[in-house]
Amino acid sequence: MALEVLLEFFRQPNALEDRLDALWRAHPDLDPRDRGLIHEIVLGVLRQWPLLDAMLRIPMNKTLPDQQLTAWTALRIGLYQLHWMRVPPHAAIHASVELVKRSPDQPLTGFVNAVLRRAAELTPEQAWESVRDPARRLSVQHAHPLWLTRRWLKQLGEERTAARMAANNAQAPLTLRFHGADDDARAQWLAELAESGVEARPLEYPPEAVLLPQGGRIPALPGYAEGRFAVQDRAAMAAARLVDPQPGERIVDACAAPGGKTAHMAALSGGAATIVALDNRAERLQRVAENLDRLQVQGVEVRVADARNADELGAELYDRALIDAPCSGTGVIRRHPEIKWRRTAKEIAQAAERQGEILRGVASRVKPGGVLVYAVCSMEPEEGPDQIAAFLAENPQWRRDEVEAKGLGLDSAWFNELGELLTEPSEHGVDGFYAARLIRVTDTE
Ligand SMILES: C[S@@+](CC[C@H](N)C(=O)[O-])C[C@H]1O[C@@H](n2cnc3c(N)ncnc32)[C@H](O)[C@@H]1O
Repeated sequence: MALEVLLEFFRQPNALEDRLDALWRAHPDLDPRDRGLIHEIVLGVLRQWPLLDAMLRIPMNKTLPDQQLTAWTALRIGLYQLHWMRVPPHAAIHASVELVKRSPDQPLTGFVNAVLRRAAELTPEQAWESVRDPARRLSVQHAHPLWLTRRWLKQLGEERTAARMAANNAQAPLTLRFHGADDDARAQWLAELAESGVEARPLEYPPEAVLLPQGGRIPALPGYAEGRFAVQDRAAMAAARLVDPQPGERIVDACAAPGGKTAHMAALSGGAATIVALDNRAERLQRVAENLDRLQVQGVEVRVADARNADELGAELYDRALIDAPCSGTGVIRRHPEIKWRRTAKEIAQAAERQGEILRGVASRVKPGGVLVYAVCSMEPEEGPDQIAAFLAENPQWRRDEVEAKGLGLDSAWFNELGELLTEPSEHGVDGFYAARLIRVTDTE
């Protein structure tokens, strides 16, 4: 199954999560351990892809054409298992050889066997240590595309680029957001987790965050069906906390699907704010409805709207707005390694343009004195700090709001001197995220 998913990806890079979800649905009886194994192989191969290829080329005595995709993919799976999963060599090599034997690349069975045997003796360093050019070396060592490596090198220098890339290739922590405002209910849920043998560590920032050090199958955890928690990274939790929804207010979540932050805002307001959740893709709004349903969030108005178009946002002005804008996603590569292979430099510019349009559209529907939070799970300046700087330069009726991080339940280390949230997986251990909290000045200011 891992081979099939990877073959599809190498033929036509796709959104992996949707593909894996479809696989789990098609095989509901799959043993959770097998599922974990498939997941790890697929994500791991995509994390290390060109490094795997560079290592595999060392012992090859003839070139293996790209078209022999099954042989290549079986080799990548084998080498990943050998070096990153510590699968015993005979088992890893045997599994890959069997895959090739039963495929159109069957004549290459002996070749795959011989290459893997020799690659088992190599270290990853041998694939990149003699590469002189820093961008090329880092790009092989940490398996990132050359254009992205060059972009980050220019912005960050060698050390920080290497740290970012290494963090992108590390396993991301699994954090849950307790869905509720009641400390007693949270303590009771933590006790239930402990009773069922699940180690769960409550975190300080934000207080609803809980770390599951061992990972685990989410729907099997106590409280899942009752909607007592959702899976969410802590940096993503910061967005709703920055909005700081208050009871009685009207709040728009302009890019809402699949509804993670809508539900969080509902919880933070104690269910007493009126939330309007919009997305321009009807099929994704179905996911919002499902998530809100499981988390037992009621009273949210969910509808299709293009947030670039102020008319579609409704006639009334809102007290607060959240824009969790569509973006390149470079801040979540550690969770979605395929992002680094799917994006192009051009897409970053296109995303920034669309974000600017959404920002202008939504800003026009916020009351004087109202708050707007703009967030992206990207670490690209054009999508974050530059976007907001340009918006503020053009819109004097808006300014950055002062953020008192601790008062909002957030870690002050996540914020820069302008009060913007700018997280880096390598430094903060959370996803790469940008968020700014803006306020629309009142007419008398
Ligand atoms: C980063 S995701 C939002 C994630 C969501 N806030 C959550 O926490 O679960 C961005 C969303 O923006 C939506 N989107 C893209 N362009 C849009 C537009 N012009 N108007 C409204 N929504 C848009 C996408 O369909 C996508 O669902």
